[in-house]
Amino acid sequence: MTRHLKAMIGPSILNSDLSRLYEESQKLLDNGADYLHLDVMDGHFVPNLTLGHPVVKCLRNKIKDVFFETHMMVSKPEQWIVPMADAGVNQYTFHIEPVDNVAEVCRKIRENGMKVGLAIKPGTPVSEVEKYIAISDMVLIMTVEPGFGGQKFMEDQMTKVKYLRDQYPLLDIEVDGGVGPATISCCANAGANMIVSGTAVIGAADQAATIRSLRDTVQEAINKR
Ligand SMILES: O=C(CO)[C@H](O)[C@H](O)COP(=O)(O)O
Ligand SMILES: [Co+2]
Repeated sequence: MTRHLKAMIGPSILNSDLSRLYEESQKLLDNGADYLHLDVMDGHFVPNLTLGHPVVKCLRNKIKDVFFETHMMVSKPEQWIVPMADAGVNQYTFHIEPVDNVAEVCRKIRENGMKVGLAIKPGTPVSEVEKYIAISDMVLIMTVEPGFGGQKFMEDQMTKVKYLRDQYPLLDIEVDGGVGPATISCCANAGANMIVSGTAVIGAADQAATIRSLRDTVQEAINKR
């Protein structure tokens, strides 16, 4: 079977009205989101707090058949694998920076039935994550310092995306942070195929048109490659 890369848009609900998490999430899905990117912060790995597995579980009870990715900005990713699997998470994406035994965390994530995503901060060299690509499903190249939505896109991170795309034509590569209509071409041309967009999608006058246009830009770049 030939595998093809697919353009996918996974909005981040971080900057939405979190008192209406379900309604905001459902609206994004009705407007064409391919998956949901749920930002989990522990106030330690990053200087912010968001939501944890009890909230993810409540959302899963209302939204059944949608791919949930949790972006684990936490100091001890191994601690939350079982609770997040139990909450119905499909992909557990964690930062490798604070982890001593990345392979062991990957193994445990799979053992609990989830896909493995590996994330790196802007200051982390791509070589640090490249070592583990064979035991992962996706690499997330952060395009802001993790911790807050609504920050400025860091274009210099595209060298990492380009490098990975050249080396691994079929790898799922995600970008996250400051991505929207103004920066999507940059991400698409560099080779990202999984796009997280928070503020730009949440605040769009026409959410459906924005999501469609982001996906079309990425898919066109994939088709040209
Ligand atoms: O992981 C994140 C921040 O650490 C968020 O996913 C990201 O910032 C998305 O929001 P925006 O598109 O507004 O930058
Ligand atoms: Co994120």
